[in-house]
Amino acid sequence: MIRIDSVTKRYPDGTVAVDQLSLEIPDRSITVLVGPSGCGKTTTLRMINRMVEPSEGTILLDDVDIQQQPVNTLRRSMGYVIQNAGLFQHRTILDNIATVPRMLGWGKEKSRARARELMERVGLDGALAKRYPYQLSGGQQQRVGVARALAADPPVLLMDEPFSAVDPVVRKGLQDELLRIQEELGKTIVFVTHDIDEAVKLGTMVAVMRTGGKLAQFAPPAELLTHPADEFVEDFLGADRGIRRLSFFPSAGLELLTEPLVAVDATAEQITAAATADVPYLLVTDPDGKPLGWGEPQDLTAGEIETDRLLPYGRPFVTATDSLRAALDCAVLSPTGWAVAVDTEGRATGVVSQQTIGEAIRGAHAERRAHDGKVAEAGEPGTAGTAGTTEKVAP
Ligand SMILES: Nc1ncnc2c1ncn2[C@@H]1O[C@H](COP(=O)(O)OP(=O)(O)OP(=O)(O)O)[C@@H](O)[C@H]1O
Repeated sequence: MIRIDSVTKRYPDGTVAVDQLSLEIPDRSITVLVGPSGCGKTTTLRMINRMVEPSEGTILLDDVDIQQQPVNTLRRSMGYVIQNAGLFQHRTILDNIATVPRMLGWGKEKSRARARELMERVGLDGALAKRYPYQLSGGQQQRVGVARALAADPPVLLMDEPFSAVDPVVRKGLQDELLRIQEELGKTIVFVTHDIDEAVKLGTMVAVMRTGGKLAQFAPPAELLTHPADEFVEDFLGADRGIRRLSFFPSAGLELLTEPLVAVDATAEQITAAATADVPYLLVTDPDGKPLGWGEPQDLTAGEIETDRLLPYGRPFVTATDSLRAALDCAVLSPTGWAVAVDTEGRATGVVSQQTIGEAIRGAHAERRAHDGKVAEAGEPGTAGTAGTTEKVAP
């Protein structure tokens, strides 16, 4: 665990970048520092590896004051990833990743073998090993940056806006990859961003900082979205925090209707039977059970439904992994107003209306309030709103 205890950083020109900051950064999870430009995120991160020394206060790593450790030993235990990756332009990708093991005195072959292993781990094609950084895309370079930081297997990873310079699609890929790697490796990650969506997606804990280097709130993302500490945090979270909060409610409990599902070769009886369900459209599926599109019962030809006349079904949601937010999004985008649920193989498992999803949302909120009430009654300090729905589901 990293404990930041009443830390202040005053730069020589008098700027107070961080003001009396206290944070307990839990082990083996991702803690995100988020806030507007200039609020002291980078300064805080750099104080953890002593690139910047605090003016006041202490930082403890596993209960040991980091000032007690030689700087080099400390930095060896901390991988560091920055925006634009900061790669050595004159070294190949493989040698970039092998940098720290080489510095630690590992042999060339062992270091390169480790670098190859890391390339695979961060999703880089081994064929890129001999290229130079300028021959890679921005997203690929960021992956190299992450691989390089992980090369000596440090317990702590410090990441300063590592994905800010890439486009939103690549960025999403890098975020997903980081979550996957974290699941495998269980590092203690401190991640700086100014993007609240990134913070909510990646953080187990999120520290919202305000200008002047003060902590505004430190909480798991679901609690942040439910109980912002004040107006500043509320504004910073943005107008759609209600919708975003739905990312923390699983869609697994939604009541799905299976009657309106008909196979593409359905008989007249099957179509008639399906049409008795209280749904204006039927969902036609292929022989594997995968959705093809929506059709009104009277337009469907028994025996061989004409698939090119069907309405598109939009994007389905996966009940096993997706959230209520994803289900709602599917229903809103669907031309029929009904969302299509699928299993992990993409086979339709049922359909659900906007109304049913709305009821599930109300139910989830009520359950949450009841839970918060119970926690408050039990007098558990600081835990109100943290349990129950803090598990991440796909947004
Ligand atoms: N070396 C320095 N000397 C003087 N002031 C500094 C120095 N480095 C940073 N600052 C100031 O300290 C404050 C905090 O800077 P810091 O880089 O930590 O913020 P940040 O939240 O990471 O910002 P951004 O999101 O824009 O990167 C800013 O007002 C900045 O101008």
